[in-house]
Order: sequence, then structure tokens, then C-alpha cells
Amino acid sequence: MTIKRYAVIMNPYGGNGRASAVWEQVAPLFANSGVETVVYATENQGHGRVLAQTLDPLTHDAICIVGGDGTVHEVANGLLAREDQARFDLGFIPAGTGNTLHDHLGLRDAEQAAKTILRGMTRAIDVVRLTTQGEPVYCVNIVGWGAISDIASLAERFRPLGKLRYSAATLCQICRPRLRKAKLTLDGMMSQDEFLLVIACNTKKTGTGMMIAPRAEIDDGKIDVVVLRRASRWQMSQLFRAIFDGSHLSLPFVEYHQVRSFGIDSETCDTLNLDGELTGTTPFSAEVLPRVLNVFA
Ligand SMILES: Nc1ncnc2c1ncn2[C@@H]1O[C@H](COP(=O)(O)OP(=O)(O)OP(=O)(O)O)[C@@H](O)[C@H]1O
Repeated sequence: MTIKRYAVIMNPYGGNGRASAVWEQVAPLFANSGVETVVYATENQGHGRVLAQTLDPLTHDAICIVGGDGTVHEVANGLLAREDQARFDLGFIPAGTGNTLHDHLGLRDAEQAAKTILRGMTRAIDVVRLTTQGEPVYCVNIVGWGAISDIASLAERFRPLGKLRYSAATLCQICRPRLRKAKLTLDGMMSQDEFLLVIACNTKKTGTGMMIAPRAEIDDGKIDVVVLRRASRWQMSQLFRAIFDGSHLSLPFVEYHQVRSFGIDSETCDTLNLDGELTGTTPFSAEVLPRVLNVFA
């Protein structure tokens, strides 16, 4: 019998530092199933990307990520930037705060996620390739702009609040909404306006349990784009109340599109929210790469 050897990329910082304990909890399941594991703890921001870009494909059969959406983002970017085009199957063990990709794939806890990896069944998922400042960035989960970036920035400062940090940041943002002028292009159709937010979603949820894109499927070759142009504080609070069950789609001021490509060119150079990470800026263009990552699910 050939012994499988999986790399475990673990972020000891995310999820308020619980990743090591999460890994300790599930490591025996791998050992008992005859899967050898080599743990690589990330030492700083961006290290997950470097690890995935340089991992030896001759000595590792797959990558398990122990962390949240930010760590998945880094590993996916490292993998898709590899010069040798080597592709590893990816396994996800939730140990971050939001864990929205995990939630979308039905991976509710570490033990269930480990068992899913060990079962060995994979499916292919879409990724968004975004070009910002002439460089490609790959997104698995969301591309956000406007209030979505402002919320991520506040949520980072609220990290000690744990899972509550996204909701708390969203509430603060509702109290001081900021309009931005931009050109928004959806499948080649451009509209110029003022916007509060644009969020393009590959997964149904974002933050902690906000069902922002209830029709999103991770392998349909499309990205679901939610657009909010001008809205009063009252309308914003309506949106916030409805967003947890997806009923905001019936609100007349909320637009919902399913597209293959999109882009934003804003009047100011704004930071983007890419899979929860504040990185990249406008202007950018983006397209869906259908089913380019193989994941255990
Ligand atoms: N050793 C480290 N020290 C500091 N930051 C790190 C380290 N390793 C990784 N990071 C950064 O930690 C950030 C958060 O990681 P991650 O997304 O896994 O957790 P989270 O933010 O709590 O979860 P989620 O994104 O699901 O809400 C990422 O930006 C990543 O680059």
C-alpha cells in the first residue's frame, strides 16, 4: 500500500490563535488512517502563499489548510501561481473566524472536515482571477469594494470580539455610510454611478453567517454580484436585518447579478476586500475561471 503524505498549512494566528489546538484534535484521525502529515505553520502574512508555491509535488500528495478564509486565499494564490503548474488537491479544516468557504462546502467542524478529507472524494470549484495594478490575484470566496472594504478594515480592529467582529463592524458602517463614484462593468455592460458597495460572491455567505448571495454556487462558472447604489441609513439597516437569511434580495434597492466577468474603476484608488483580506486596489477587472481548483468535499 502506498502511504499518502499530506502537507498541513496551519495559520497559528487566525481564529484568535486556536488553529494548533484544532489540528491537535484531528491529527490522530490522519495517523489512524495511514496518512502521513507534515505540518508547516505560517510565520507571517503571505507565508501560506510561499509555502503553496514552493511545496515539492514529489513528496506531498495534497494540502490541508488549517485556518480561515484568509489562509485559503493565500494558499490558492500560491498554488495558481506555480511555474510548474503542479496542482494539489486541497482540504479545508475550519480554524479561522468566518470560515465561509468551509460553511459553503458543508464543513461545519474540524472533525467532520478531517473525515471529509480522509474519504478522498474531490470536486472542482471556480476561482475569480482579478487583475489589479497589472498583477493577477485569485479569489475563492469574495471580491468586495466600498463599504465591504470599510467593514473588513474595522473587523480587523475588532478581532478580539471573535465571531462578533464582522457584525459589529457592519453595524458601525451602517451608521456612517460613504458613497463612492465609479464605473461598474458587468459582463461588458458599463454603468457610471455612486455606490455604497459592490460584492461579488463565489459562496453564499460572507463574514459570520451573512447570506449575502443566496443563489451563489461554487462551480457554476458564474459570480453573483450584489450592488447597493444610494441607500439611506434606514435602508441599510433593513439590509442588515435581512442579510442573515438572504431575504434582502426582495428589497427594491438591492441589485443582484450573475455574471462571468466584472470590473470597477472608481474615482479614488480604493483598497479591495479579497476573500476578507484588504489587498489590491481599484481599478480592476475580473473573470471567473471555471472549476480550476480540486477540493476535498
Ligand atoms: N504567523 C502569522 N502571524 C500573523 N499573521 C498571520 C500569520 N500567519 C498568517 N497570518 C495572517 O492571518 C490572517 C488571518 O488568517 P485567517 O483568515 O486564517 O483567519 P481569520 O481571519 O480569523 O478567519 P476568516 O478569514 O475565516 O474570518 C491572514 O491575513 C494571514 O495572512
